[in-house]
Amino acid sequence: MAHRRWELAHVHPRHHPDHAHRALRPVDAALRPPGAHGHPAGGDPRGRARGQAAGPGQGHPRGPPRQRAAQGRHVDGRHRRQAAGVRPARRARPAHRARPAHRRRRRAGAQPGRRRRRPAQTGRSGGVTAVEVRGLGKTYGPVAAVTDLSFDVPPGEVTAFLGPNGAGKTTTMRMVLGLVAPDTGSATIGGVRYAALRRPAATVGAVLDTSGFHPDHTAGAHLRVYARMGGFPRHRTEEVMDLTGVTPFAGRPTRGLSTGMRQRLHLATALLGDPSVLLLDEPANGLDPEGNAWLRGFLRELAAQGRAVLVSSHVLSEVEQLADRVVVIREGRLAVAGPMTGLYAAPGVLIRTPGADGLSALLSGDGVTVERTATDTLLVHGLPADRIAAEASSHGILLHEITPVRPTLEQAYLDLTGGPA
Ligand SMILES: Nc1ncnc2c1ncn2[C@@H]1O[C@H](COP(=O)(O)OP(=O)(O)OP(=O)(O)O)[C@@H](O)[C@H]1O
Repeated sequence: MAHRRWELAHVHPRHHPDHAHRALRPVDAALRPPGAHGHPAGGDPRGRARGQAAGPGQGHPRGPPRQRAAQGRHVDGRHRRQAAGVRPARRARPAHRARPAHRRRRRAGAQPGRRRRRPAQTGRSGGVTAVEVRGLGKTYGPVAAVTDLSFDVPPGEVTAFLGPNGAGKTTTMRMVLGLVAPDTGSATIGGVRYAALRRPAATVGAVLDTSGFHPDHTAGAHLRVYARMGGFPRHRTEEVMDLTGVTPFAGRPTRGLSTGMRQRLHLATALLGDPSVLLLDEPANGLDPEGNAWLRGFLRELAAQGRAVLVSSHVLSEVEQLADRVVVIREGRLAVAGPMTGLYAAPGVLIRTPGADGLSALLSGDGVTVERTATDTLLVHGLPADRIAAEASSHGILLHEITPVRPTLEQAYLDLTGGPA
């Protein structure tokens, strides 16, 4: 059995059985270049910490992969040759190992310049669904974290991912990113599993936590390292810093950054590869009201550019202003998924009148429902306020109040989940 070296990797305490902050993972996995085996941070998916962003990853890199490999840390000659950019020469096939006839035929019939078609990988072209979750399930011992979960995150829209604490939102996102292996079902991005994406860092950007920075790196250095690891041009670092408001604190070590600054830096890191899909776990955490307003506008703009944006949040008032669609889960199961407007009960009209009996009899029927909420108060569905006012006036019924009412997202959410977000 090959001898493996191990190093400490950061793991979110909640996700580690003994609540330690660090766990072992093999060094050879940690040294893989970004994008290798579909994982931008270059790590084994099961070894990646919760919170390490996909896209250009959020580990603790110790230099560009080629340089690290060239330092001779990989033991066999093949790795050293690859590190130096040298491809091994092809040896002639010995006669006794001649290529089988069917493979010779396939080669001879191959048309030069034609490649096998790969499925679409992003949602930005042709309006294909960006993220599809189908029958996803994950159990941790006795805990069913996610059960038979299916939903879509379409391109060009912001989809809010809601659910009470422990409902399974982060586990779902981690399964989409290939960080956790599902027990059942699948999650695909443009029809392809994350691990099979050709350019994962340029396809999906994710922020799952606000930890995971090297404490001695400045914000700018952090981004430059990840840009280099992802193979992105250096100017991209400046661009994402400007886009996300990191520029003013680019020179500060990450250990001194506030939660809001960390959020911005994570977002900047996730955007390095200009991804078509963004998965953001509570990105508004720690942002001040001004930062929140900025984030809403920014995410809406990213969606308007054709990206698929999935955002989990507990702040329903913000979600209400941000999202086009909503996915609500409860105890790992889907409660509802669809356009935001579909979540609300139909708007109604609240009426206060001393003639409640007469008005109720007058309006009821023909698709109009009238609910008596107090002696002098009615809630009417199915008729606009001006029509109600006209009917009351023509029958001499006095109105003390007439107010259109729209149920809040919070009420709809509480009805669905039986508790606060
Ligand atoms: N690595 C793990 N080992 C054991 N249990 C886990 C692990 N990860 C998640 N769980 C459990 O799975 C369930 C779902 O957790 P998850 O973090 O996905 O919920 P969440 O909706 O993101 O919650 P929150 O809103 O509090 O962040 C919880 O009961 C949690 O304790």
